[in-house]
Amino acid sequence: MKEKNPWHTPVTIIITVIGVIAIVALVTVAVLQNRPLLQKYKYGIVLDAGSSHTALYIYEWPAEKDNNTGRVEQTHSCKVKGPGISSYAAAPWKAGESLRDCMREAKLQVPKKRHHETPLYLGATAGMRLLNKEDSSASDLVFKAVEETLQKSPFSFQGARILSGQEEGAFGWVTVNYLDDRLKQGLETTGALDLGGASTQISFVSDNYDGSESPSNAVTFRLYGNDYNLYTHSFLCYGKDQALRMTLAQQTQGSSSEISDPCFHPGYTDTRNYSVLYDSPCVSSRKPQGAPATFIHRGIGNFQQCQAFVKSVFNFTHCKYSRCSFNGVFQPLLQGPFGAFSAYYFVMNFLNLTDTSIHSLETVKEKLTSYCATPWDQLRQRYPDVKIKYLAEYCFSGTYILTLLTEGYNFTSENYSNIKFIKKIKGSDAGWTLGYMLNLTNMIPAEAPDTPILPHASYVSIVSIMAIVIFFLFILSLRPLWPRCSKQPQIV
Ligand SMILES: Nc1ccn([C@@H]2O[C@H](COP(=O)(O)OP(=O)(O)O)[C@@H](O)[C@H]2O)c(=O)n1
Ligand SMILES: [Ca+2]
Repeated sequence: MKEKNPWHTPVTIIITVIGVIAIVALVTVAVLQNRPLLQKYKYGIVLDAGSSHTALYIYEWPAEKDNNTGRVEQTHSCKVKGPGISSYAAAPWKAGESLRDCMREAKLQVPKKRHHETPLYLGATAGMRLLNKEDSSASDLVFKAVEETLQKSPFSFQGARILSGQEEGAFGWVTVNYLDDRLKQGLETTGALDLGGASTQISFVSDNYDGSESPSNAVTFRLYGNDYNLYTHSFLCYGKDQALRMTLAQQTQGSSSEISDPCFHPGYTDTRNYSVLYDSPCVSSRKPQGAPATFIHRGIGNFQQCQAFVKSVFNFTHCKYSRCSFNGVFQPLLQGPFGAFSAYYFVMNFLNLTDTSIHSLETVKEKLTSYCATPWDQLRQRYPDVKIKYLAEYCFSGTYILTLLTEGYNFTSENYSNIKFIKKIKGSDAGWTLGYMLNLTNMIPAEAPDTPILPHASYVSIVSIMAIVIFFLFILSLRPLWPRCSKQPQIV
């Protein structure tokens, strides 16, 4: 007679099958219940109405996880054709009109069923700050025109306004640190350097700054359970386009009909209009009396002389604080790494100087010396596709950036390599827009979100192992019911 296998009794077979099915079902449920639902996204749109141009950015994030950091990404951007909205002061309706193409693009980019719940913001920066200063009713009319266009869109328009310099600086800092995942992890933060056409911002956290000295430069944040005392300052008129005006104003004080400008290339000449040059609050008070209508702007390409003119637009004479950058503005000791974006990037990228680990401050000076001295016709041939206005100004812009960083903000040969010239971080543009939207949509919580004690994978493993152990203990507990197997020798 064959020995009977105790596992082959109907009771144990049924129990085993039920047990196996139960374990498989348990593990499947554990794995599936945490799988993200069919990804649904939410969207937000921000228009950056800068002094030189307007850009539209579309952001996207998973609908279920609004509060998780590092999840909001830029999915699309659109550059508005034409100049910045502040240039439409004489024909405000054109400012509204100019946004139409990008708004049409946005309608195609955001799924239709999300249109009505997608917030839409417009933030204007230094160009509108200057227009508002110069002619506030013209600035109001420009806003009215853009608001009319944006209200007609299917999105949830949340308003158009001028950002303060502080907001512009602080939100640029939030963007950089959010995209780098530094806020949620409580890591050392990166400072933000933003160079626009009409203003420039510097923002960083310094151990030596708690906001008590010069409180107007302080912005405090509580983000993910960490407190930050941010130092920030925006210098109106120190964007690169207004700084160029100020440097040219410096050279045209004699109201001459011709200037030889070391910041432009040898062989470059252009006729400029005095009234156009001085048509900005950054220089208007200095317009020389009895100047002719135009002057000839001739380049002589000399970096050192150019830097001397650039330096003269900074004022270093008075400082009522423990330390200052320039124009009597307080600035604590520089600290940590910095990300420099917008025009910092465009200019340094053109000059092939973005990698500060290879290009020291000394190399930058050498490069600018030879670049500024390059004859204009040679450059035109070398860069036939670069817009003439941009090409003509890179010598000035490079010299201005170097001077602003070293003389203005006190970067030295030692800490210059702490600066990284960046355009994008993980696919999203560096700039104030993302930080602005995160703030207005309350997407960065003040306190750290509760995280599960165990990661999901460990949770599934432990539940599975426990289930198997319990199942076998159960089978063992049924031992008394097992049929006895005969140990006696079989007698035939
Ligand atoms: N491809 C580009 C785009 C912009 N830019 C410059 O970047 C600056 C952008 O300033 P902006 O329009 O944001 O002006 P703000 O309102 O920020 O002062 C302007 O000086 C542009 O000329 C550039 O150099 N290259
Ligand atoms: Ca800007």
